[in-house]
Amino acid sequence: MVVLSQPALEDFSVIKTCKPTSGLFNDIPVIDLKDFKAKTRIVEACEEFGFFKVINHGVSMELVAKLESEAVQFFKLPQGDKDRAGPPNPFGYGNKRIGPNGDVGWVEYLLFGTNPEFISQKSLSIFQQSPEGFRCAVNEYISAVREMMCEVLEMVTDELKIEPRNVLSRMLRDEKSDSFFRLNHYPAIPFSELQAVRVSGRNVVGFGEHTDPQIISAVRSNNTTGLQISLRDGAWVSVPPDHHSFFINVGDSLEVMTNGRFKSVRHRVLADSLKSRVSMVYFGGPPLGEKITPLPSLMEEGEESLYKEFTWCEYKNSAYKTRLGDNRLRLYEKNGGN
Ligand SMILES: C=C1C[C@]23C[C@@]1(O)CC[C@H]2[C@@]12CC[C@H](O)[C@@](C)(C(=O)O1)[C@H]2[C@@H]3C(=O)O
Ligand SMILES: O=C(O)CCC(=O)C(=O)O
Ligand SMILES: [Fe+2]
Repeated sequence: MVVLSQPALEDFSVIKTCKPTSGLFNDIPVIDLKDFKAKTRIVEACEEFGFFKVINHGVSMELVAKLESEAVQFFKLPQGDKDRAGPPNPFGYGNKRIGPNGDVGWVEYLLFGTNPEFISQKSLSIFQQSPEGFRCAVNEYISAVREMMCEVLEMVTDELKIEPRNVLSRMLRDEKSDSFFRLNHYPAIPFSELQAVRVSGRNVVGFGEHTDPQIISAVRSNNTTGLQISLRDGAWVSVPPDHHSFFINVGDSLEVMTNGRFKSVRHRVLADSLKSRVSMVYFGGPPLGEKITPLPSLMEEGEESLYKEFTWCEYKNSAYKTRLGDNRLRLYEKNGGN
């Protein structure tokens, strides 16, 4: 188990809080990737929750532990050293500020691009403190998780009888895939601060509610609670932690590519704990020029796209003008915004 020291709380007051929510939700679909029913169950989970957990995923736990320990070493560095690996625009170290539009959370993080060009050049400053071990662990982890995600996407296309079966996975495998990787550290909250927040009946927000703009994301964390998803009726529920598994989120792009059959899942992280949380998130995205449009072989006769046409580059540019919690897809819905 990973325990990091507590941070200086110089600007704790800027961090958001939210109302308390119910206990652990035990109905999250658990998909055994080696089970013959996996394809059907993944599609059901994407339709019902936009979220599921995968077990028997084939990603080496040794690899995961190695990356977690490298990440912990990085986040333990003096603040000045970490700041030298920032700011995170687009890739690098960030602290409390999330994105370019004023969002904040009780989190520090590293953001990486996943294609070889980004890993070898733009992210170099991140690895200056521990060049080889960290870089290898990040590269190996990304490759293994990308493969697992491609397998999941091919199960989706098989089950939906979409041809060719790599129509989604090829976007993640493409050399120009605009996929991201993120290491998040939610420091433990000092007891006195936690007491003060709890007395006021609130929770500390680590990463505010949002949907991921990409196709699909995979979250793995140390054994800590904090991750919550919003159910279709809007209720927030807590995801029981499981450090051996991956939690998969449907992103906005997959919602569009399935013409709304799958819905991207709103999720958030509460940092309301005396224990620190370390998470690693792979965001599988398409190449910048890719058109994000419903897959033709999925459309019924006469079915019309619910969305206006756009490329990933256009969507990403508009997403980065929004606040974290905004509904970014609304602008592109034919019956939605302008
Ligand atoms: C507030 C923001 C942070 C974000 C870019 C944005 O303007 C809106 C989308 C946010 C998000 C959520 C999922 C991922 O963590 C992320 C890297 C992404 O692709 O979209 C973040 C962006 C970020 O942290 O820069
Ligand atoms: O840290 C987590 O568990 C999830 C973070 C997240 O949703 C994100 O980085 O987009
Ligand atoms: Fe997310």
